[in-house]
Formats: sequence, structure tokens, C-alpha cells
Amino acid sequence: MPNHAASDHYIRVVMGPVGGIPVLIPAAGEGIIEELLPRLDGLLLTGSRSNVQPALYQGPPHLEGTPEDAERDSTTLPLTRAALAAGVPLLAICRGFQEMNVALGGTLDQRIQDLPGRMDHSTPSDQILPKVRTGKAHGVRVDPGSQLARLWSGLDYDPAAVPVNSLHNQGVCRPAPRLRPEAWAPDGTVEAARVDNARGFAVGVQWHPEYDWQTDALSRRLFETFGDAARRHAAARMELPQAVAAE
Ligand SMILES: N[C@@H](CCC(=O)NCCCC(=O)O)C(=O)O
Repeated sequence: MPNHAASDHYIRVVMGPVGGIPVLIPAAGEGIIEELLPRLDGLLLTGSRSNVQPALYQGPPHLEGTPEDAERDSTTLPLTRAALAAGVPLLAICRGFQEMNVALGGTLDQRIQDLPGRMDHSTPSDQILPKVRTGKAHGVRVDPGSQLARLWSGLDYDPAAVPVNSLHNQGVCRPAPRLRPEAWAPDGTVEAARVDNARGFAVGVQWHPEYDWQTDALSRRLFETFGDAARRHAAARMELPQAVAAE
């Protein structure tokens, strides 16, 4: 039986550093978007074991057994495009980052670990479960002139090697025309990007900041910034003049 679900970590992070009340969006297809969109303060695209259907980016079929979720794709891809057009702040994590790229016309690598010269970004089997998620797997290099670097300003970190966790097989292959990569793994995998000319905050990360925001200041700042953008969008929607002026 299909489930419409989000892991508890996303619920807690929205109620925590984002500062909002999470409302789960059913994977019910694009018919819900017109009514839903005007009610959204922000859109958080979550990670998932499932993968974007290759037909949506003209990719080769998945290896047999690779999980897909057609219902999610049929909801999140058009919703992402609509949210961006409406200026709804967007934070995309892991699968969410991949679907943000596909929604805007980019393509995906399906098994990065099988590509020559690339690293294995998948869930390491030699670590105990909680550490896989809260521990760090590799560094990412962040463009010092990027939105991500601006968002992290004042925090103590090395932009040449920001440690992140890694729980994915797929990744951005050809970035969508509007996707601006801002951080990379040592093997060149795109680890973070913003959407060019977005009307509001629109950032995606390939790693999972929802697992360590309580201890990692960079993860926390990402969610706080998304929350601030969502509050500004909410206030602007309600036509509060003071909030619009502050944007
Ligand atoms: N299936 C995709 C996306 C990976 C992803 O979003 N994983 C979520 C895992 C969450 C967890 O295990 O805690 C891929 O493999 O690239």
C-alpha cells in the first residue's frame, strides 16, 4: 500500500531551527498544486530511498530493483517549478536536490560509485547506523563567493573542506540551466547549488543537514535561513507592509 511519509528528522528540524509547523504534502499529483501553493510559506523537498524516474530526464532505465516513486515525481517536479515561479522559498535535500535539478531540466548520474574516478557516496556499510547519518563521510569545497558561503558568514569553517555525511547513489550529472553549483565533493560531484534568478531562497544540498543541526552550526544556519525566508514570504503573502519593506 503506498505511504505518504516523511522521516521524523524533517518534522523536528522544521519545528526546531526552521521555526515552523510542518505540513506533509501528499504525493497526489499536480492537481493539488493550484490550491496548495498560495498556502505555502516554504517548501522543503526531503530525501528518500526512492529515485527520480529516469524517463523524466531522458536517462537510461534504472538497474533492476532500484526504487522509484512515480507518485512523488508527479507531485514534486511540477510543485517545485510552481513554487519557484511564485517565489516560495525552497530547500531541497538529497533526493529533493536531485528532483530540483530534474524539475528544471537537468540530468542525474544513477550510480556515481560505478563511474570511473568517482567516489562511493552511498551509505557506508561498515559504520553503525546512527553514525552513518550524524557522522561525516567526506569534505566539500564551497565557492567562497557563493550564496552558501554568504549564508554561513560569521561561522568558523574551512570552505575548502566542509565535512558532510553522504547517503546517496545518484547525483547531479548535467546541471539544469538555472542550477548554479556552489559546492563539490573531491570527485567533482555537485554537493550544493542555488537556483539562479530565484525570487526567493532556493538552495539544494546533496548531503543531509537534518541529522546534525543540534551539533553542527552550518547545518543549523541552513535551516534558520530557510525559516527566515519562509517567514518573510508568509508576511508578504499576508501583505504586512513592514515585512515586505524588510525584504
Ligand atoms: N535515492 C537517492 C536519494 C538518496 C536519499 O535521499 N537518501 C535518503 C536517505 C535517508 C537515510 O537513509 O537516512 C539516491 O540514492 O541518490
